[in-house]
Amino acid sequence: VAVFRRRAWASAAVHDGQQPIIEIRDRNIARRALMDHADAFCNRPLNIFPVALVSGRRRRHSDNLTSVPYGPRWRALRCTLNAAVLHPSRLGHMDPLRLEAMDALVADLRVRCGGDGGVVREIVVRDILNAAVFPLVARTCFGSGVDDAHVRAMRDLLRAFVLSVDGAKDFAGSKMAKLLHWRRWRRFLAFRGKQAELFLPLINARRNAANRQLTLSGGLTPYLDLLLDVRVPVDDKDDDIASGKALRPLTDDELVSLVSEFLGAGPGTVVSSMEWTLAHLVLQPEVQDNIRREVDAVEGALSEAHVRQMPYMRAVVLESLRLHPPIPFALRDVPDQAGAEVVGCPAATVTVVPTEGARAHFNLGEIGRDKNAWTDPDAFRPERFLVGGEGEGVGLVPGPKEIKMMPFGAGRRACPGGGLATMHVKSFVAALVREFEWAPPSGGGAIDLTELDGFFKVMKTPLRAAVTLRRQRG
Ligand code: HEM
Repeated sequence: VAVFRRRAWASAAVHDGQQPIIEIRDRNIARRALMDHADAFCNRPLNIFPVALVSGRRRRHSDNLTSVPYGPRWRALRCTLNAAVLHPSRLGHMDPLRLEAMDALVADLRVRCGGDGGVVREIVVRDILNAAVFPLVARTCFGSGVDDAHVRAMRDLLRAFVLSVDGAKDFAGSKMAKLLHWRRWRRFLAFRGKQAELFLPLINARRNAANRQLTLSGGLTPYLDLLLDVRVPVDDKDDDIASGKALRPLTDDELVSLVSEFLGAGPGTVVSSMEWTLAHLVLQPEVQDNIRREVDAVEGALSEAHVRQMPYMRAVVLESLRLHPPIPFALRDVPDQAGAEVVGCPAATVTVVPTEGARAHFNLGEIGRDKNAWTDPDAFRPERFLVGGEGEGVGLVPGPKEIKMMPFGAGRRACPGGGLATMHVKSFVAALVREFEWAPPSGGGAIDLTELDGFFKVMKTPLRAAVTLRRQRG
């Protein structure tokens, strides 16, 4: 990647051999593009990596929500996802599934601690979180009947896929690079086939099941069932929907893409966010104590309704997302020179927008650490999100007036999963802090907050912690 242009006021353009990339680190430019010019910035680049790959080669019939162009098909898919689990009114319906997963995680850690006051001297936190969160998301997608062996196979496949995406970044952009690294490229493309091999039999089993209308505990319909029932416009033009004609079911390719997206987007981001949050709790025991005060006030199960009433916990998770957004960039297609100027590259400096357009990369980490928006922006201070703090009123997705952080992106293509994701993070952290004390590993070793920018922004050195089982209260 050759540096094309770099400007002090936070915008830079680089070139990957195919398209200029304009990187935006300025929150005001981000607001101008994603809010004021929302119509121009509502698509992701067509040829980007990994979208083109995730959605397969015959793109028109293998899009997922991330890659589909803005329009009626996008709307139909987004409504389907919302109807499945994401709508705020449905978050409470997830309680039985989520509580089951949290109880299993707590029970496992209790055994490892070996009784009240017992300690596990060192545990790799990411491993235990992955093992707890992935099955929860898989069941939300396929229904509670999906067996453990399939869940493990999905987890292994998606983990390998994410690793290979990270490894493939270097050659993703240009055709020449793909030729040079053709072996890795071919191995990478093979994932598509493996996903189809694993998911299609499960999809078909669900399609043919006599009792498909059976909901998950809590009354939720599995995401896959809704995908099997949805009808999308054939030509993706607005009048198709209006006239109520020319609708079709999703193709097998689309189903595989959408299911892979759900299993890929959910657990990886949620686990990354939980790990960052716990790292800060290990480093700042006083923050842990503050959460514990809120959590200990709850009698019985940590339901969504209880967790929603915890302002300090909310502040902790927002602060963690501000500092460490698990997805490093929001990507947009910049169709022409006018678009480039909106994101801060005047014609005098960027005479480069070719017919195939340019790409905008909104740097979510830098946008959340703007010193003009936050005092001491690199410090972990949840209090800033409490009443009276500088972050009071900041939500998961920014409104039209101002962007102070955007870990879930912004504008029309902002993440629809923020409510569900933060509910998972808050609930799991609440359960883990209620039952255990979290400290640096007893064998020594510092907590390293270095970030690794890959598919997800994870801790470069996975968090290791010592875990002590709290004594039973009352
Ligand atoms: C902490 C957890 C998560 C984070 C930080 C996160 C972040 C993001 C970001 C930054 C984007 C791009 C937004 C943009 O381009 O403006 C995105 C898009 C998306 N996310 Fe998430 N996400 C999370 C969890 C989830 C979950 C749990 C789901 C699904 C259940 C999900 C589904 C999606 C989808 C489908 C899109 C594409 C939306 C569209 O193009 O219309 N995400 N997410």
